[in-house]
Order: sequence, then structure tokens, then C-alpha cells
Amino acid sequence: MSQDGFLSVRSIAGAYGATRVLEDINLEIARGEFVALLGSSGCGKTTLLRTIAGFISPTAGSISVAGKDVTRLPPDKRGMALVFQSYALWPHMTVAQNIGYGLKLRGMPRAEIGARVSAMETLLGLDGLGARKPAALSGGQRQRVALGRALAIDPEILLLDEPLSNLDARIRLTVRHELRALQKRLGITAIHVTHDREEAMVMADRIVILDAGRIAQQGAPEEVYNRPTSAFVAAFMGAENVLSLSGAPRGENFVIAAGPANAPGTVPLMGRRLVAGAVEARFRPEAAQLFSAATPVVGPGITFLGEVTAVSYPGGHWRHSVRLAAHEIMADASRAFEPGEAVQVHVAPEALFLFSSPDQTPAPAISRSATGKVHA
Ligand SMILES: Nc1ncnc2c1ncn2[C@@H]1O[C@H](COP(=O)(O)OP(=O)(O)OP(=O)(O)O)[C@@H](O)[C@H]1O
Repeated sequence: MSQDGFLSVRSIAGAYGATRVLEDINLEIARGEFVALLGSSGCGKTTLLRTIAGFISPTAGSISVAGKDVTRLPPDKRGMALVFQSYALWPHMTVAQNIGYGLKLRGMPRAEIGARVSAMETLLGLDGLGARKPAALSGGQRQRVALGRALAIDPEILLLDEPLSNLDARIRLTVRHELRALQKRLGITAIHVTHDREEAMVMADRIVILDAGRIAQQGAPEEVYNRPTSAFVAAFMGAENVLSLSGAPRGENFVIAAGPANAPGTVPLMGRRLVAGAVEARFRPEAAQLFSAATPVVGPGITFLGEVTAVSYPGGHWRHSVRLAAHEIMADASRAFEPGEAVQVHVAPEALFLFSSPDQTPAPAISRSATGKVHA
């Protein structure tokens, strides 16, 4: 990440009265980059977006665009456009009037507005719908009108506040790709707020995960998915199986001690800062391999012994609940194991995320909000 991005957010803090909502947010976003702000409900995503847009004043820090400090500028002077979840279209105006609304406010001549609106309609696949009112459009079409209105003013930065969350699941998938393709084609810089992990993964160049008003981790989708730096991020990114293990670093490896459900094992440290003692181990259900108890398991990683307690078929694979000593975990397999069957659960080193227990690493000062539950 470059030191000075096109959009720089430096040490931003935010609060509603005495309630601190954002703490020391630093982001450097390159021109043309698509960044997803991902986090659970109430973690501060919308507050951060609206602070960048200029609708909320930060209590500390600065925001600049192309080297110019915009922290004290009103929203319409920042070269940004915000698209809301609710579309916020004018119901009494036609599609064309809605798209041209910002241009009219800026005093653009009528003929120019007409040309720009029809270019937007073509760009967004709204040709022939210019005379309709929003009530006579589908959700996907309304969302495109809202996008057209935002893009019509030719913003340098597009801010998207869950713009797809009112669309039904199938249209959502299509609009995701349309929006991403459009953003690439226009080379526009975009920040997209979402609590949908998959949406962030497929759309963004970079994912910024917020936890209780702080950046928990940021990086390319594959980086935050495969190398979470905290138990919070691992859980948020779907590694919901959790076990307590203990071990100690030895050279380049972390040696896991035998436990109630596991034989000793060794996994490479791969740059992780683990200390001797208890570790929280996390892995995804799809990252586990299931074997019957009698099958010899070879290969690096760690193997747990357990018993299947339930099996279901969510589609594509069988999902098993498996009891490992005091823990219950989920593991997928291409065939069904029977409830009551003794099984081995093998997790490869790269799929096993280990974190030293919180009491062995200092926790950040801000506490998790009551609404900061993980719902990836
Ligand atoms: N106007 C306000 N006054 C007081 N507190 C607020 C206000 N708006 C938001 N908050 C609080 O600030 C915190 C962050 O809210 P924010 O809307 O930024 O979260 P979010 O991550 O966008 O959540 P969601 O995904 O549910 O939209 C929450 O605890 C929320 O209750």
C-alpha cells in the first residue's frame, strides 16, 4: 500500500455525542481502486462512509483527495457521490429527471443535461425507461437509476452504502457484476459498504474489515481470507470452528501438544507471532477432511478424533457436526458419515488458523460493542 493514496483517511475518530464510534482509522486508497468496508452491524461502516462523504464531521483526523485536504469541505465540494441502500429517488420525478437532478442543481444547461442523462441511461441499460416514475421500475432498475444519478455529476469517488441489500438474491448477483464492471470501465475510485462477506470478496480489490470502530485487518480478498491476523477476522471470514489447543514455537514451527481429542502435531509458523501456551485454533468446515477412525491419515497438519453427531446435505457436499472432546465442530465431506460413527478430522497447516489467547497478547483499548456480533 502506498504511503499517500488518492483518497487518504488519516487517524480519523468519530463519535455521536459521548459514544465513540470510530477510532484511529487510516486508509490510503489508490485512484481507481475498489475498496469494500466489511463488518458486522453497528461496527461503524456507515459512519465512516458518511464521514468521508462529509455528512459527519470527524472528532479527529483528516481526509484528503489528490493531496487536497477536504476535511472541512461540504459534501458537494468533495468530488464524491453517495449511493444509499434505499436509492432515495424522487417518486414524483421520472427516471430522466432523477438522473439529471444533481446536474440541474449545479445549473447545467438543459440540452447538456439531456445529453448526459441519455448517456447515463445507455451506460446503465435504462434506455427507453426515461419517462417512467420509480414506482414503475423493478428494484434492480431503481438501483441503476440511483447509480446513474450519482455518476451523472462525474464524481471522482463513488461511495456505496449497501446499495444492493434491497435487491433479491438473484438480481443482487447480476448487479454486483454490473457495478464492478462499470466501476472498472469508468476507472472511478469506489468504497462499498457491506456486511456481506461474499459480496466484498467478489467485488473488491481490497477488503477493510472493521470491528467496533477500528480496522481489524485490510488486504486483498485472498489475503484476509487465507491469512487472517486475528481470531475476530478468522471468524468473520468463515472459520467458525473453534478449538482450544496448546503448544509452543520451535524454530520455524509451532508444535501442538497432545490434547483430549488430538495427537501432537506440528504446523509451520509462517510468520505468525505465537507464544507458548494456549492457542485458539480456527478452521472452516470446508477446510476439514473427514476420515473413518480406522483410516491411516498421512500428511502435514493436525488430526482430531471425534464422533459424528449429525449430518445434513446443504447441497454439493455433506455437512457433519462432529464432537471433539468438549467441542462441537462442523466438517464437510463428499460422502455422508453416519451419526455415532467415530471419525478423524484432519486440518492441513495452511487451513488451521492459530492465535495466542487474548490474555497472552494485549487487547486493543476499545471494547467490542454489544452489537458487534459476528454474522458472516
Ligand atoms: N445518529 C446516531 N446517534 C447515535 N448513535 C448512532 C447514530 N448513528 C449510528 N449510531 C451508532 O453508531 C454505531 C455505528 O453505526 P453505523 O451505522 O456506522 O454502523 P454500521 O456498521 O454501518 O451498521 P449497519 O451494518 O447495521 O448499518 C452503532 O452502534 C450505532 O448504534
